Amino acid sequence: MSQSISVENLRAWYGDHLTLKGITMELEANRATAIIGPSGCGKSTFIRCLNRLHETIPHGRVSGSIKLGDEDLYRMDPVDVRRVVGMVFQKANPFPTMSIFENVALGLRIGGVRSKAEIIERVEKSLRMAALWDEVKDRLREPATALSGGQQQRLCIARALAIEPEVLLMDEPTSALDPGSTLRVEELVQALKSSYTIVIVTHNMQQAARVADKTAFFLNGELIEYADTAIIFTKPSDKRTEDYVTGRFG
Ligand SMILES: Nc1ncnc2c1ncn2[C@@H]1O[C@H](COP(=O)(O)OP(=O)(O)OP(=O)(O)O)[C@@H](O)[C@H]1O
Repeated sequence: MSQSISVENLRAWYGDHLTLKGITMELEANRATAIIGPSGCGKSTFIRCLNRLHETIPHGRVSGSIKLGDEDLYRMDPVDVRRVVGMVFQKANPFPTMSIFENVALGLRIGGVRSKAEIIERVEKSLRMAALWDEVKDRLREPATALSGGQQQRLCIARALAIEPEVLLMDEPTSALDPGSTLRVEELVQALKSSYTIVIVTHNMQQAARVADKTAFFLNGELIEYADTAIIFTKPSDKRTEDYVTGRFG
C-alpha cells in the first residue's frame, strides 16, 4: 500500500529567486496526479522537492513541510527518502557502461540484497512490471545503451521499481519518446497507479487527461487549481486554468 504526500506551504528558492511560492496540496495514494503549467512555472522544481533533490542544487533551498504518511520527509535521511520516492527523468539515463540486468540489480545490491537468487527474481519482476521483460529476457547481459530510447526509459522505470518505492515521480517521462513508446509508458502508469503514488509532470495535456486521476495547474510558482482531471479539462473554476488548457497561452 502506498502513502499519500501532504505538502504544506512549500517554498523553494534558487539563491534569492523564490520559485515555489507556498504550495499546499495532498497527493493521493494509489492515484496518478499530473502537474501541468507553462514552461518555467516550477513543475520540475516541485517534484524535485518531493525526493529532496532540490537541495542538492547549488543554492537550492526549501521551507514548509512535506509528509509521506506521517513522516516528515525533511527529517528523514535523504538517502532513505530517495529509496521510498523513486524518480524517472525526461531523458532516459541508464548507467551506460552496465548491462540491462546490472542497471536494475545495482540498487538492490546497494540496498544490501546479497542473495543471487533474490536479485535475479527481483530484476525479472521489475522488468515485468515495466513491461520490458519479453523484449530483453534473452539479452540481459547486453549494455543498456543497446536498447531503443523507449526501452531505455522503461528500463529506468524498472530500475526505479526494483527498490520497491512507494512513490514514483516522473518528470516529462515521454517527451523524448515516439508515439508508440509514449503509449506503452502511459499504459504502464495506468497499471502501476494501483500500487504507487504517482506524480507526473507533463506538457502534454492529452497525456494528463489520459493517465491522471487528479491534475494540478501551476503558474508562476503558485498552485492555481487542483481537482479531478475531468474537472480541470472541462469545467475549471479559474479563468487562468481555462486559458491554459484551451491553449490560449503557454
Ligand atoms: N538550477 C537552477 N538554477 C537557477 N534557477 C533555476 C534552476 N532550475 C530552474 N530554475 C528556475 O526556476 C524556475 C522554475 O523552473 P522549473 O524547471 O521548475 O520549471 P518547469 O515548470 O519545470 O519548466 P519546464 O516546463 O520548462 O521544464 C524557472 O524560472 C527557472 O529558470
